[in-house]
Amino acid sequence: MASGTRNVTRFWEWGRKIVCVGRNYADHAKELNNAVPTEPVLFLKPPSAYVREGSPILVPAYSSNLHHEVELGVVIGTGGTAIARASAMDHVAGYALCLDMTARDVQDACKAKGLPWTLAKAFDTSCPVSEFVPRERIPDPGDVRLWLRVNGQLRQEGNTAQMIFPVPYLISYVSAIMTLEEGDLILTGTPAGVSSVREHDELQAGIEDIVTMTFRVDRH
Ligand SMILES: CC(=O)CC(=O)C(=O)O
Ligand SMILES: [Mg+2]
Repeated sequence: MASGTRNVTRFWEWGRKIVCVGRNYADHAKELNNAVPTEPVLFLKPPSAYVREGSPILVPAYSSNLHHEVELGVVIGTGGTAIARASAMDHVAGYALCLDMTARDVQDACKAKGLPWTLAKAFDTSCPVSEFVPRERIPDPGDVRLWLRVNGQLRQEGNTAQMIFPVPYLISYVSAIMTLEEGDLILTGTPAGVSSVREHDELQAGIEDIVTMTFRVDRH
């Protein structure tokens, strides 16, 4: 797992890119009145978006509607360009539970103006991540349950079997556009149930009971 002096189990320290897939669950696309896509919708977060348990998720000062999106993250082990779907899983080192924190009011405004989603999706602490989960612990990333509670209340529950574009397809698709490198993370989209969080809320999420994490929300 180690590469030089770095260890991919601490991928968030590598400064690698975070590639996010949007609208990959039909029930989530519909809840936001978005069309169900015929090819993956992609956007990026910078490595400064990472936040780890013990530090708070910060509501951007310019947003009054911060949403949680629970997602399966795929950690790339072996990089590649134009990776074939058939060999895509050979490039996976493991997984992480991720939140794609989204300033929904800002995203709506960007959409209305035809602007990119950077302000809504790429701010500091917009990508809370769990511990690294070795690939052996998730033999089929196309069949795991994701869940998220806010202050103890279940808000999101979905199975990765509902993904429109499964993990091997995404690895192949993304790597044909931008080279994937060791330590990159792909966020694979969120199931339905996204909702607002506020200062002092507590978010708990899990990939089944394989990995769980807890974060508090704070304001800048
Ligand atoms: C509408 C979105 O924010 C798309 C997205 O991130 C998703 O997971 O779906
Ligand atoms: Mg998302």
